[in-house]
Amino acid sequence: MATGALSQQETEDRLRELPGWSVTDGRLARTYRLGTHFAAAALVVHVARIQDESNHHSELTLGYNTVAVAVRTHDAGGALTEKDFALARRVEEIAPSHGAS
Ligand SMILES: C[C@H](O)[C@H](O)[C@H]1CNC2=NC(N)=NC(=O)C2=N1
Repeated sequence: MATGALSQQETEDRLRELPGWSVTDGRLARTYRLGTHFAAAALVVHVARIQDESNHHSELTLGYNTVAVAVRTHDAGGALTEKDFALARRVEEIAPSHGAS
């Protein structure tokens, strides 16, 4: 997958397909809310596995019934790349199975 920095327009186009996600402090980010703290912890583990599989790792913060995901590409000087959006789409696919919203 290409790891070049996305332009502002490319970033906006991709964000439109990912409701709930935003660019915050230069990172592609979303916070999920879950029914229980344990469910939130399970989502963290699932996302961690996806990240290892794809060798792309976000900041992953377990809060009180929340999970915050924030990612950028260090290998591209901290820019947003296709890898960040691919990870976000994968997380979106599995989050509902944990009751995340
Ligand atoms: C060598 C290895 O591919 C790199 O260190 C990977 C690992 N995980 C990564 N994760 C993220 N978010 N950005 C990167 O640039 C990155 N690089």
